[in-house]
Amino acid sequence: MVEKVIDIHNGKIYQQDHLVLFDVDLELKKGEFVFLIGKTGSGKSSLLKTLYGEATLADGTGSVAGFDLRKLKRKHVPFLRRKIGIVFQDFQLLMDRTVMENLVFVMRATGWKGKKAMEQRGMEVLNLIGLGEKAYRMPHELSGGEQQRISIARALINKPEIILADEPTGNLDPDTSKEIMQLLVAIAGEGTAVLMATHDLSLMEQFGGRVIRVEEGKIKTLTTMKDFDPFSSGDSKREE
Ligand SMILES: Nc1ncnc2c1ncn2[C@@H]1O[C@H](COP(=O)(O)OP(=O)(O)OP(=O)(O)O)[C@@H](O)[C@H]1O
Repeated sequence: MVEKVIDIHNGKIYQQDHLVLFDVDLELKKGEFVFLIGKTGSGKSSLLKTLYGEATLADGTGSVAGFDLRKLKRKHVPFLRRKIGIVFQDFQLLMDRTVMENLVFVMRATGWKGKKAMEQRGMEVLNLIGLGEKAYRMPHELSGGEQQRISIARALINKPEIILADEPTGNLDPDTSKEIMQLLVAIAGEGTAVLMATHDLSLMEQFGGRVIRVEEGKIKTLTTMKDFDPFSSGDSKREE
């Protein structure tokens, strides 16, 4: 049996009192790479927030990395977050400390002890993303693409089952976006499921794979890019 790391059925997702998504059915298997698309305001971020415990799943059933979303309490969220790596459009690195200190900060917050062990794991994830030599640089000394790779390294620290990426290439040029995509696809190839929200159709065309569209409060799975009609979704090549 293939292991499902995300398994939601008949869910409803609210932001405050506003019903954003209903009839939410979503399955992701170990090591799968899936694009999440939809117009601005359609609910992509709300869906991702639900998966990492920031918004509530009302109704239906849902599990993420073995956690039951319907029974998830505030106190469980830090444990869920250890199974999920999150990558944002704006990198969200702490600018007043080095790359390694950024990684150590997350490790301390997720229960790691011992400076040596933390620095060793820090170097491991930096070498995985090919930036070991930047460990003691400040974030502002790095390019946007390098900063995003560091944020991916940070997401990998606790060997997550899932990476949730909310428009990770939104601030990057096309070549750098492609490098970030290659990295995320390679991570999926190692067994970590990746769900990536994006407006960048050219990346989907280049890389292919399963595409999920959020539309009119529902989730629709497009099996191949051939099913994709950019004119019906309001998505454009790039929305900057
Ligand atoms: N904290 C909030 N309180 C109330 N409504 C919210 C909140 N956050 C989002 N919404 C509403 O929920 C809907 C979905 O927003 P969401 O941010 O999930 O969309 P999105 O698809 O991620 O958009 P974008 O592509 O612009 O990031 C929108 O109508 C938005 O106004």
